[in-house]
Amino acid sequence: MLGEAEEIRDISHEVLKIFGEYNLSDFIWPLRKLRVREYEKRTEDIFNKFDPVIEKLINKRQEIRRKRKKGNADVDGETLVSLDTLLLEFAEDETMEIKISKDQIKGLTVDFFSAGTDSTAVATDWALAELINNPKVLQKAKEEVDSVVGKERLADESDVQNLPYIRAIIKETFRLHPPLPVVKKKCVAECVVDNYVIPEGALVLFNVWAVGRDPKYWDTPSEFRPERFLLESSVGGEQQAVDLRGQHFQLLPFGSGRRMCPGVNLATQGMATLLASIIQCFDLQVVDSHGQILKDDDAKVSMEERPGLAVPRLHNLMCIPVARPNIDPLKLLSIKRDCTCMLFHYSCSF
Ligand code: HEM
Repeated sequence: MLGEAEEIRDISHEVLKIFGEYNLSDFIWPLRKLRVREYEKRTEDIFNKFDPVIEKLINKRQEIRRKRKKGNADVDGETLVSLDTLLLEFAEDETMEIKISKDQIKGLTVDFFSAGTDSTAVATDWALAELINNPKVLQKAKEEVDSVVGKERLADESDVQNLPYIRAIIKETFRLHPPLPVVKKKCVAECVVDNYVIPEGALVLFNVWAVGRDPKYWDTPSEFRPERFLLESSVGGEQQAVDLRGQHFQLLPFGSGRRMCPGVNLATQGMATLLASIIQCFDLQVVDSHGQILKDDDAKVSMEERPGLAVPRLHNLMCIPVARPNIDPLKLLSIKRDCTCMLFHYSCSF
């Protein structure tokens, strides 16, 4: 979003770590004061690191905008299509009904980084791991991408609407591996659910992970079977109309209601484009910890989880991306610059 990936990524990790931590003092009340002091100190440290970085970025964008308005050609190569630039435009727009301050821009930027980066990366990682462990699904995905996109250009966002199987893979990944496995809501008025009285103000935790694997709602729930989401499928299709927008309570990886995730479109569209590009360009060879290529039944990756705000796989995905026959990823990347960073970044992290 802003082009200063490394620095932001490190700080985002710290934000996510502190968010995702289990604190005994949340459950043992007398310990609360102790924790609050320690927690506040760490929060402040993160703020002191994050704030100057965001401040610098916003100032840089403001400067480019100022120069551009004056017709300065030096900044013609600089990109202005970014989230913070749009927000700056809103902030400077006299006609806007609601005024946005610089602090609010900073807050929104941090929100987007912390809420939008790790979750999407973790979900993509789970999707690739499932594809590696389910070669038949991967083969079908390759066939779909090849027939829709071909080999002369790189898959892009406009292809996603024509890639139903890739979209089904994404839903199936979210069903089994929701990056945020527990969604929480505060009860605003006393109500009764299944004969349980939920008092006003109670914090209600909804286990999205468990519901996604509940045999009451899903056939063969532990199987990775994207076909269950396909309209035309003859081997399933029972969940074909289920989408990710918070209206189907058996699949809520983005939450539901007024505070559901506003990034659902960005995340699913981005993930589908990234997955399609990787599938189009590379065969993934799984390697062990010594770098030895694993073959046939051994070429599987572990699906163990580790804790975090967005729940990642326990082990890093160790793969060698090998260009597929008749595909020249570098040529495709040079044709489609937009996807270059995304694909290249991901490939580098193998
Ligand atoms: C795979 C990717 C993602 C997943 C699984 C995910 C999941 C979630 C969930 C479960 C919530 C809580 C919803 C609720 O309480 O009902 C949430 C909130 C939020 N998400 Fe996402 N998210 C993802 C990507 C993104 C992206 C890309 C952005 C923005 C760039 C984003 C921004 C936010 C924000 C700002 C909130 C807080 C909304 C509020 O409290 O009103 N998320 N997300």
